[in-house]
Amino acid sequence: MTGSPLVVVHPDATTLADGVAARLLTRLLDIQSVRSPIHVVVTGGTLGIASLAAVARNPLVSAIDWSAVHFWWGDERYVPAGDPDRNEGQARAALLDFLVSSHGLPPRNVHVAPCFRDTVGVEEAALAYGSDLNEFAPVGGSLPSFDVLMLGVGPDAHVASLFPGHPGLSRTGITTGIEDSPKPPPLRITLTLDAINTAREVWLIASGASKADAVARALGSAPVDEAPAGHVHGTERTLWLVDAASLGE
Ligand SMILES: O=C(O)[C@H](O)[C@@H](O)[C@H](O)[C@H](O)COP(=O)(O)O
Repeated sequence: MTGSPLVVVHPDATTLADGVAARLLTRLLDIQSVRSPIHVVVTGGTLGIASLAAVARNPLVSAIDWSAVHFWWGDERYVPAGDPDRNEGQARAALLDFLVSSHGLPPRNVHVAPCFRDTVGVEEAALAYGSDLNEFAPVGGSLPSFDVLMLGVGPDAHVASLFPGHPGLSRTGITTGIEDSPKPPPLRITLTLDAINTAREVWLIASGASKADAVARALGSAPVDEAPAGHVHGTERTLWLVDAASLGE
C-alpha cells in the first residue's frame, strides 16, 4: 500500500451513497482516458446497493463507455438463482440491468459467482468463480487487475464474507467458500484477503452508528482476527468513505 488510508466523511448515508457514485463515475472516466478495459468489484449490503442505485441516477452515467467495463463481486451469498438474498440480483435491480438496457453494458461483462445447486458444494462453487476470475487475468497473473474494489463494512468489522475469528480469513488462493457465516445466509463465496489486496484501489464504505466500533477498530490497527476491515488495502490507494455517524460523530 502507498501511505495511510484516506478517510472521507459525508454528513449522512444518502449523501455518502451519492458521493461514492460520483467518485466511481469520475474514476472510471479518468481511467478510460488512459487504459481499457476496467474491472470493478462491487459489494452487497445496504450501502453498497444504495451506491449502485446512486450511479444509475447520476447524469455522468452516460459519459462512460460501459462496453469496456467488467463487473465482479467481492462476495456472494450461495443461494439459489432468483433468491432475493443474492447480491447479484440486488445489483442488477439497482444498476446493472439499466446499464445493459440503456447504456451498452454487454451482459457478458457481468461476472457472477455461481448460484446454489444442491449437487455443488460451496467450496467447489468458489473454485468455479476463481476460474472465471482467472480467465481475465493478465499474462502471468491469476486475477483481473481490479481498478476499484468496493467493500461494505459489517458491525463486527467484516468485509466481503471474511469474518473476525473465522478460518476463512487465513485461506490462501483467490476465492474460498464459507459454510457458517455469522451473517445470514450461512453459505457464501468470497474473495480471499490476498485477492482483495491485489486491487489498485480499495474503497471501504460504512454508514451509521452501528458501524462506529468496527470503523474505530479497523482504523485503530486492531489485529486481523478482530477487524478484517483494517487489513484490506489497495496497491495504489485505500479510501474509507463514511458518514459522520460511523465515525461516532
Ligand atoms: O453480502 C454481504 O452481506 C456483504 O458483501 C457484506 O460484506 C456487506 O457488505 C456488509 O455486511 C455490510 O452490509 P450493510 O451495509 O448492509 O451493513
